[in-house]
Amino acid sequence: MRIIDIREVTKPIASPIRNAYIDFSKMTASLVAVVTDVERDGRRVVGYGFNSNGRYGQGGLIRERFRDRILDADPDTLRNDAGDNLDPHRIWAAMMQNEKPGGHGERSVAVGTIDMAVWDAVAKIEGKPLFRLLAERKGAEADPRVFVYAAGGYYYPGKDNTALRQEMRSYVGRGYTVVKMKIGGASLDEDQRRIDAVLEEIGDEAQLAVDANGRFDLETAIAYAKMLRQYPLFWYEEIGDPLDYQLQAAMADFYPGPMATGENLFSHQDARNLIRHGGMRPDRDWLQFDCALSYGLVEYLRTLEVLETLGWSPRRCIPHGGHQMSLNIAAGLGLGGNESYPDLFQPYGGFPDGVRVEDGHITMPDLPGIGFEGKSDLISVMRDLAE
Ligand SMILES: O=C([O-])CC(=O)C(=O)O
Ligand SMILES: [Mg+2]
Repeated sequence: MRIIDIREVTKPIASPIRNAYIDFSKMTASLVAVVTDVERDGRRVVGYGFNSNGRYGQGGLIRERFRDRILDADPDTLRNDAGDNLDPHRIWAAMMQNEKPGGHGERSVAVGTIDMAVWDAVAKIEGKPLFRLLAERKGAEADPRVFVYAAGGYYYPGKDNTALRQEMRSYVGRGYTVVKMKIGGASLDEDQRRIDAVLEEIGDEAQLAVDANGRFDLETAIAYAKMLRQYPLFWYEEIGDPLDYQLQAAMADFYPGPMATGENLFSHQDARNLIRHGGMRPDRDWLQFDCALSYGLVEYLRTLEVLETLGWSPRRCIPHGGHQMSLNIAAGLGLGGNESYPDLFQPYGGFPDGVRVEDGHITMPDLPGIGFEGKSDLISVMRDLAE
């Protein structure tokens, strides 16, 4: 049993949307296939992965460093002790040989993308859904019912508050109970009008979260906090620069409601610094580390360990990224839920065909691996790469 090839293709996921920091007109993602020599049900086992939106495709790094470190390793060193499956932790170690500590963002997306494909292959080789495999390895019970919220509410040319309301209405109509919109890409007054419009639209059918995408300096962050705290928001997200823990910590004096951050932290060390220095409150705040951007699930398991040591429950984690990998982690390891972009970044995001959102939750189908085979538009792009 061995990995015989790793393939990567960089795909556009461009759209005309804009958050407070970037537009997505040139956004790309890497799609990766980890090809094994194993067969299951008459078919070669290929694991697939991709990086989530926000960081760009990683083809250069994957081809120049990480692919060859796996393919050049002695296959014996990449298997588990029983020799009957690949070992994601050993493969991760092979990828990371000769890498210095720190500077995680330089490579964490490339590694995370390959790691996703490795876990997909491992669960397929065991013939199980990844979430069941994760729960089993932890000695816990999987919970296939996962909370999901609808992320959108972007700025884009010609979009007025009527269009924003319609967008949010359509998420509520599709079963979501929490919707998210962008702030910080307009003046405070205009953002407040946008928020008022959305709250009027959704009433008590859903709650609203707002996301500043790291845009605010301390003064602006506080001005927004004073405006936002009069509303019953689900959370106030990524207020200042992701590495400005002092700003984050200062916000607790101005914003008593839940805050969320972490999508732009890329290692367990960065997560630990956020908890040590960012003043995050384990009784109400949310952590959004996204394994696809932060060295994959092997590293996310370390992050969860750090959180536990520091008194944080995995329930406080609702990852960024809207992909099925985090749905599996949520269902298998008891996270608080997962992001979802109902109308964006297709075919990569979303759920297997036929999965519906009901009362803000989905139920994971029992598909081997991450479950990409259950999403027809996605698996056809994946198979073009490797099968
Ligand atoms: O707009 C983005 O970069 C995505 C984002 O922050 C989110 O989904 O929370
Ligand atoms: Mg965000």
